[in-house]
Amino acid sequence: MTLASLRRGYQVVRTLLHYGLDDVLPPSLTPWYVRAARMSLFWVRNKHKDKCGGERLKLAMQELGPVYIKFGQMLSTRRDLLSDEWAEELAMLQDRVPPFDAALARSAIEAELGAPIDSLFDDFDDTPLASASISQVHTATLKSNGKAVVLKVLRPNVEEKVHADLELMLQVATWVDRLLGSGNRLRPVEVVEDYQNTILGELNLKLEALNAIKLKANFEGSDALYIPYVYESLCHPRLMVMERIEGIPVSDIEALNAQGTNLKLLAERGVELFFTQVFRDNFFHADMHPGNIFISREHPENPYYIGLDCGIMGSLNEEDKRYLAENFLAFFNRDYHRIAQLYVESGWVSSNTDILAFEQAVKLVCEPMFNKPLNEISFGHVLLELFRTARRFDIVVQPQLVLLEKTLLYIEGLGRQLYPQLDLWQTAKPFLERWMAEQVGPKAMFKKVQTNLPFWSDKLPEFPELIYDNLKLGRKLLGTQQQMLDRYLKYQQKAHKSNFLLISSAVLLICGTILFAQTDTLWLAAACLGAGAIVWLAGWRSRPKNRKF
Ligand SMILES: Nc1ncnc2c1ncn2[C@@H]1O[C@H](COP(=O)(O)OP(=O)(O)OP(=O)(O)O)[C@@H](O)[C@H]1O
Repeated sequence: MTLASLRRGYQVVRTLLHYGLDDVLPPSLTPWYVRAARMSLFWVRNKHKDKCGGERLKLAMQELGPVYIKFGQMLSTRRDLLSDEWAEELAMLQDRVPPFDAALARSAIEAELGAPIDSLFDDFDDTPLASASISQVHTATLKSNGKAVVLKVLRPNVEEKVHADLELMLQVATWVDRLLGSGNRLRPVEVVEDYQNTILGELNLKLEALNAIKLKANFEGSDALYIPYVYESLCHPRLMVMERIEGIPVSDIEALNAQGTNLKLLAERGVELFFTQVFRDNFFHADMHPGNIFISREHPENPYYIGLDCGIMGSLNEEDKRYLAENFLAFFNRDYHRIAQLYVESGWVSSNTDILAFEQAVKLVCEPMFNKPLNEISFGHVLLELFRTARRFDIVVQPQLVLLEKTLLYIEGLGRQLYPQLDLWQTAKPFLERWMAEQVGPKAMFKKVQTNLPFWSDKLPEFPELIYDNLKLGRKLLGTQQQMLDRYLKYQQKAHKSNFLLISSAVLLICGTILFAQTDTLWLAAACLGAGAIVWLAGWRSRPKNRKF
């Protein structure tokens, strides 16, 4: 551990103590030596006794900066680990921070472009349009085409700060992992590593630009989502230049109502967008908080979304996707047994789980949902409640699904805000059923054959040779197997013989010892002991030596 991480570690602990977060630790984690170290190294008192634990953690993370803010946001989706109160507080973490000096922004932009701003842009505005913990956004006009653009530039030295914090987090996670032992299923190192991949992606604006280009291509011609045009040649790791969009922030319901936006259609399109990105494209925007989503001002009766900030994108493997879709469908059909089965099949809970007990627990979570009015049912919470239930049954934490949960919660919150009567089930179910049919039906089989056709036509001429080689190999293998079997049988015979001799020698030696105690049978005792020794020697020498077959 470097001196810088030690110093940062000290600062982090000080901030946590300042918010009295040591009070919430169970006494088993604060033995006398920890309390003594706290008293002698950190002279801080909890100055926020009036606030609840979740709020104190939120404030501490806000003070600690971008890495902790985003980590807190991610943790807020882990209701399988945190209580509702803590998760809700963490979900409120905001990373709006005071802007940094425009002169610094200008020099950072020019360093990336390798040219003065004025040579490429007109009307560069020194007052930022927005300023977040990782970057700052300025407006300008592109000289070459006269179009309005925004320049998103990273904060000075943000990479060093993020890397130092991540190093420390990983170190702590490794300690926690060791402390919890090999059997723990929380996998803190994996959680931090997963988070690390996410936040490091945000630090590279070139990557964000490429993500935006890919997402835009996936939704070309769509009437549901618009992604601003990215000027790829002007994008660099610390700078991104893109079309400036004019839209209404999705959280501004008043403005949306004022222009007569069709909110029902908009909410339904939100759900459709989520499922299309996850299931059709396997490339989903995983940072869909309201600050990143705007609504078109054009044709409000047929509104579309405008998506910004493609720094965090998610994808699931084929198995997870299939499992997830089946899980949702089983839930729609109230097939709790299937849900329980799916958890075991996908390896989320151990195969030793009592399926019937788990099914009952799942039923307890899901059934009350169906008795509620639709606008009170939360899709995301059902999933989270299922995770929490599964935790009692030894759940394995699935980092790849954390992003998805977070996205689902955002989408749902959004849909509910736009159109509270939104019938999530009716909107999502046909989509999922269609997707499942495409995955398992004859159409899916035909598609798979079609996809693999070039591969097979390429390999076909090699078939006769391959068959001949395999037959030869098979014959050789058969011979080898026969030899192995023979060797194994010989080994067993030897082992039996040796065991028989050793046991017999033991019997003879015991008898000899007993006879030795009676003076009139001394010659018999000597004979038994002698025979025992000879038989033992024979047994020992005849034992099989080579265990390799
Ligand atoms: N193309 C654009 N057109 C107009 N405004 C934009 C554009 N891109 C970004 N903004 C404005 O800048 C704000 C911050 O942008 P963005 O979300 O990309 O930054 P960020 O640093 O990644 O923030 P966060 O991580 O908190 O989402 C947006 O909420 C929006 O108001």
